[in-house]
Amino acid sequence: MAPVSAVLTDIEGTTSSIAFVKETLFPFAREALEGFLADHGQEPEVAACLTEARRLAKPGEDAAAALRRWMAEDAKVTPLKTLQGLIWRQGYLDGRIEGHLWPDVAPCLRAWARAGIGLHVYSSGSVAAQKLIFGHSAAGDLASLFTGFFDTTTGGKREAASYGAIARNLHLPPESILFLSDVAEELDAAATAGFQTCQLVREADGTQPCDRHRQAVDFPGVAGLFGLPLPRAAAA
Ligand SMILES: CSCCC(=O)C(=O)COP(=O)(O)O
Ligand SMILES: [Mg+2]
Repeated sequence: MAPVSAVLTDIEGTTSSIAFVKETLFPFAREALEGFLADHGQEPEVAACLTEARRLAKPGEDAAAALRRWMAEDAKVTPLKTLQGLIWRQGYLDGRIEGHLWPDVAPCLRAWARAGIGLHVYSSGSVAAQKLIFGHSAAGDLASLFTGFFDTTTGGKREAASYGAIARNLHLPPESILFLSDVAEELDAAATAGFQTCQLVREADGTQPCDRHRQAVDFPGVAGLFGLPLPRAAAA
């Protein structure tokens, strides 16, 4: 097993609970959508999302209807993910939303960063949304621990080509990167691209364990399996 020089992590189900995403973030965006489009629909970034939503919509479906349908389907469609990030921004800034992280995550991320392990995110949530959840997390502002942020504009998380593109972007051999996720199909795609993989099996999220990949119940468990440093208190 090659030494791990970088960690690429998923968010929902890995660093953060599925319940937070499905019961806080998604409803927040769903309830604010119409008002947000009415207030900001003319702004270039929002208008570009609406144009792309119209292009991807079903025949006869307008952009708002397509966005509502994708929300109901939890479809990882780029214009929806971009708009959700823009809507959540106000909630994070005025304190209505605080990014959930499992308590084991921040101490390990800090220990790994201190040891020179590169930290990167790959989530279906937009890059802006990734920076918000880590920048306004329950454990403080962790966004600066990460250098790489990748979303659906790099490709789908179940496609091996996406992980190849990420390794090239990071200028790292795939086998030196450890990908963390709760979803077996994402881990399969990363392994096909040559990444090391570990499934986070979070009891509270009801993760379905997959024996094609090594498994850990939390980030210290990941550290133990892959020779990464533990936070000082846990290491003592
Ligand atoms: C950036 S937090 C919101 C996550 C999100 O929108 C989502 O669709 C979950 O995607 P993930 O790839 O983190 O499982
Ligand atoms: Mg996930």
